[in-house]
Amino acid sequence: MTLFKGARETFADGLIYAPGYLDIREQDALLAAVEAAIEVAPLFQPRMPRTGTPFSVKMTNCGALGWVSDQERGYRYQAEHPETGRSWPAIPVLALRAWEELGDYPHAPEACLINVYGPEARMGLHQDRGEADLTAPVVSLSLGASCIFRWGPTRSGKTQSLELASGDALVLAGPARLAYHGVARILAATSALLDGDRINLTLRRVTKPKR
Ligand SMILES: O=C(O)CCC(=O)C(=O)O
Ligand SMILES: [Fe+2]
Repeated sequence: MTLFKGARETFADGLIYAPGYLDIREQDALLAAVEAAIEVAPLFQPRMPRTGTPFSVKMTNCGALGWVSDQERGYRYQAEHPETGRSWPAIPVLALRAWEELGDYPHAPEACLINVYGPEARMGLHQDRGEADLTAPVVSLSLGASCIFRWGPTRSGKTQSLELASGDALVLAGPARLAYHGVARILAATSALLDGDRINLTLRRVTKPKR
């Protein structure tokens, strides 16, 4: 495994933050790869289980499996796009590199969820726990507008905040793997890339590898 040698900060609860992980050229290249993926796998609007309330974030995926949610069947991973029925496109190489350099995990990721936030979009505090192998990290990359990212050990308790900017990486692993986290708001006029929108990619291992 190659290790990223740039700056990184580990918070007390195990959350690893690598600011500026992607330089400007890499951000442009990753954005181009995301745009190509959206051509094949169009953005969809997921809905909350039971209530059917739409998320304010639009989504798509890359990889063997993709995260989807609708009113009837709720949160799940599946191999097909929920609207086109087609398989998901391949995970961008720069995202795979981030998994290898930052993830400290010996198996490949299976899903790369792509979240697209408009200026008013946000994501409530939640845990990522739909994956069978919770020893695997979640590796996140951000592009475009900055956001206020929040996390804490419980849903209702105290949270800490971090401003995530374009090119930043974040890893939820070890004691932070099941941290509650979310996006409190998007910060206007923080990036020329994407004109006020924000894109976040999260790489995930979904199934338990055969050992
Ligand atoms: O947009 C982010 O930074 C976080 C996204 C997230 O938590 C998720 O997709 O589960
Ligand atoms: Fe999450």
